[in-house]
Amino acid sequence: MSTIAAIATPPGAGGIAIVRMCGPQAKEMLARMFLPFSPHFENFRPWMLYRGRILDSDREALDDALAVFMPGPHTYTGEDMTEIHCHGGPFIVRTVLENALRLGARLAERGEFSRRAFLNGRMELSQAEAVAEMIAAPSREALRYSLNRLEGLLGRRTLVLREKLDALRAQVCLAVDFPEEDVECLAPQAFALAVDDVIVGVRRLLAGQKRARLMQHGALVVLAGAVNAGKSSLLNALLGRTRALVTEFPGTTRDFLEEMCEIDGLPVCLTDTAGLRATAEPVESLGVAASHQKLREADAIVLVLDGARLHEQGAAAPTCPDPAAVEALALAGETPVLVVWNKSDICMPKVFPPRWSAGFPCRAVSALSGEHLDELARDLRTLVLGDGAGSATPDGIAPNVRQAGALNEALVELQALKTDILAGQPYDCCAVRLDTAATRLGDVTGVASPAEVLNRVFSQFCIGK
Ligand SMILES: Nc1nc2c(c(=O)[nH]1)N(C=O)[C@@H](CNc1ccc(C(=O)N[C@@H](CCC(=O)O)C(=O)O)cc1)CN2
Ligand SMILES: Nc1nc2c(ncn2[C@@H]2O[C@H](COP(=O)(O)OP(=O)(O)OP(=O)(O)O)[C@@H](O)[C@H]2O)c(=O)[nH]1
Ligand SMILES: [Mg+2]
Repeated sequence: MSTIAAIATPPGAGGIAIVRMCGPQAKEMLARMFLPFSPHFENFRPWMLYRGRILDSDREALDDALAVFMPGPHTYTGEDMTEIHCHGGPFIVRTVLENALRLGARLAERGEFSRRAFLNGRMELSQAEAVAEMIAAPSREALRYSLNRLEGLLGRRTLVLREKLDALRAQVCLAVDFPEEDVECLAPQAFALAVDDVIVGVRRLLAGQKRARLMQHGALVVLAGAVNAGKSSLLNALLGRTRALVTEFPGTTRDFLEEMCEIDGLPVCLTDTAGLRATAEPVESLGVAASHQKLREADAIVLVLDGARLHEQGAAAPTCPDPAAVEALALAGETPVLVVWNKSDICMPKVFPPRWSAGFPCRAVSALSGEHLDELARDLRTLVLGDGAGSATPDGIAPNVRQAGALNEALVELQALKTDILAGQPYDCCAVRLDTAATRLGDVTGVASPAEVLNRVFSQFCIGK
């Protein structure tokens, strides 16, 4: 087993940086480049932080630093680990790492520390993934889901479901081997009920998936509508700073523009788009095509209406008088839409919400004066999260995209299994589906995941993690 080394802290200058080593030579390597200050120092006591000099290859002092030795198997990776906490200058850190490499360490690959932790049985796959998710978490709620995964809550829940399938499998084996005692072993009705119980369990785990995804990766919210409606003004107002150009000339925004922000506690990728109108101008056409694409990708659409232009006929008309709005609604499909009547500071419609907007939530705001923007933010949160907008998943347990994929595959298999049982299919056929479902559940924790799955998971990590 090789000894690996990496810088665990981000690149660039910082107060302190950490170089970590892991493997059988980790302690030896540290000892060769660390000169303790204390005259009483004999050897590294586990988990004790020592101060000393870091020496470079010709034993010249390089830094005044702290170092620690953590003996396996009770460490993050399960192997011997050491760390040097040095001053966070890029030159110092790089030289410390180079010294470790010169002493025989190999530069760690992305996620290799966590991969070792997984391979050494210190954590299962959903826990290892949680490490990277903790680091990426953009909101308090996302962090809660990740920490619960890191602590193995999701893994344990799926394990319980897998064990139920294993128990069923044992009973099916009995039924196959001793067919004359079939009824006593496992009546089809009881079998189907037991499968149903697991189906319910899998569904419960999947319930929080959408919300967890939105909290972890942010919702794509697209501002769309006619030219000059005030989309860019609204983007600036919601961001609280001037990010997009605003002019009185229609067609100011040509390309879409994305900014991450938090709207009422929800991480959002807010997207300003080129105004929708028929145009022969080639550059503007490309911009409008990009707006169409964004409308198709959106998690939620804010349809911005130009109050100043629409107020004459706009609100009382039976059908939408704004062709850009009609176009946006056609592209929206199933995506939730919030209709925003902008420029309420100068033009409030007599009828509000407009007659034709039935079915869509509506809000009149002014991007210019800021009136009703707080309400707009709350509307948006509700729009994106749907019914459960107020509360997180009750137990804080939710799968990530990969885990949800595996759970969904298990679900499909279990539903087919239930149909087969009730249709009187022989038990040896059922056993195959049971196995497949159990394997898919096992993918959540990676019990038997092939190397390519592990490669995909760990390649998304940072170096040094
Ligand atoms: N400096 C530093 N900070 C860090 C880490 C690290 O490796 N180094 N971590 C990691 O990347 C995280 C902490 N994660 C850890 C996970 C498991 C164990 C561990 O297995 N500890 C042993 C022994 C504990 C003891 O003796 O008190 C155990 O729990 O069995 C330690 C840290 C976050 N902060
Ligand atoms: N009175 C008033 N004027 C506004 C408001 N919002 C935007 N405007 C004005 O409307 C004009 C167009 O605003 P923009 O934000 O550039 O509109 P847009 O929808 O991004 O336009 P395009 O990029 O051309 O599609 C500018 O002159 C803004 O100052 C508002 O709430 N009240
Ligand atoms: Mg604009």
